[in-house]
Amino acid sequence: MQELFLICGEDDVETVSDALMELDALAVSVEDADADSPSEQALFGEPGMPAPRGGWQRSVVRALFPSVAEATECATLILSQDWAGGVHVQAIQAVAEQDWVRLTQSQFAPVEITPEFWIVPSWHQAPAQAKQVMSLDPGLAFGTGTHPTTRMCLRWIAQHAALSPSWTRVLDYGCGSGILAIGAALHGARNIDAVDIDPAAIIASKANAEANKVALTAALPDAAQGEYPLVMANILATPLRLLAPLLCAHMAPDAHLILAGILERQADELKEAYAPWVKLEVSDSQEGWILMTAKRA
Ligand SMILES: C[S@@+](CC[C@H](N)C(=O)[O-])C[C@H]1O[C@@H](n2cnc3c(N)ncnc32)[C@H](O)[C@@H]1O
Repeated sequence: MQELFLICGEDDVETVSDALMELDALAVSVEDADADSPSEQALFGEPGMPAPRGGWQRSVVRALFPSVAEATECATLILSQDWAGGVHVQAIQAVAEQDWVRLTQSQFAPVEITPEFWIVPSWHQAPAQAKQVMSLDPGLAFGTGTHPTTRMCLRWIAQHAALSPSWTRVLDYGCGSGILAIGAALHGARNIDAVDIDPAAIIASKANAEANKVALTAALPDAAQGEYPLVMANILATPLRLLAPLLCAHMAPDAHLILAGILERQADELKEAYAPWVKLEVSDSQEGWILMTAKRA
């Protein structure tokens, strides 16, 4: 395999990427050409916020081709376009042979939630001390247990399951891989609704639940109906603010609400958004992220 590296400005990124795909590139990816340099710029967005810019000030667009001849021909064609004045070729390089499966797997080790509760990829043995194990492989949907927001929710579930034996219904709002719903099920919860706006998350949650031999319903958000003794949502601060009335309406009397995806500096805005219904408190923090929880009176 050969990789063609093109450098272009923000305005050309989409056109160059589309042109590469049209010219039979096997894969195209875009990176910040100024990454790890003093000119590096953050580029991010959040649902409900203005859309982020289309690309970095300078991007490196990488495209895979089966041969040098095809990569060279593609570069020549792109550079001859009247819009391509600001595009230039940085390199054409052979891609080193690697065991890609092994490389990917090596990035995912078992994750400790509590000394007894672990998330373990299917190609690993569970650690000897693990009494409760969730088998989970990385896939299309968010939630492998490696992100602090997911870990904090799971730790809360593991620590509170013994104290709250009555999770007769659970709502996991924004379920991703289904990891929180499955975590609740492994800790005795029943009648679990795992909902997400992303159809890939619904497919992943069903498959992961089956792999762990637990029962749950995974569906679009409309499937959330009625009141639940446990409502969980690990999304991001802006959607969580907008979802406050809806999530609180699903809380049964005495229900617990657990929210994640919130940065430390966003605690007060979340407290304010939920104040008409519940008193949110910060109950855990990891790597700049916080877990906020509340109990309905
Ligand atoms: C950060 S992931 C969390 C996944 C998993 N629950 C976890 O804790 O690792 C957030 C998920 O929320 C979903 N999501 C985002 N906005 C949503 C909304 N308004 N309603 C339902 N799901 C939403 C996303 O599709 C994504 O799968």
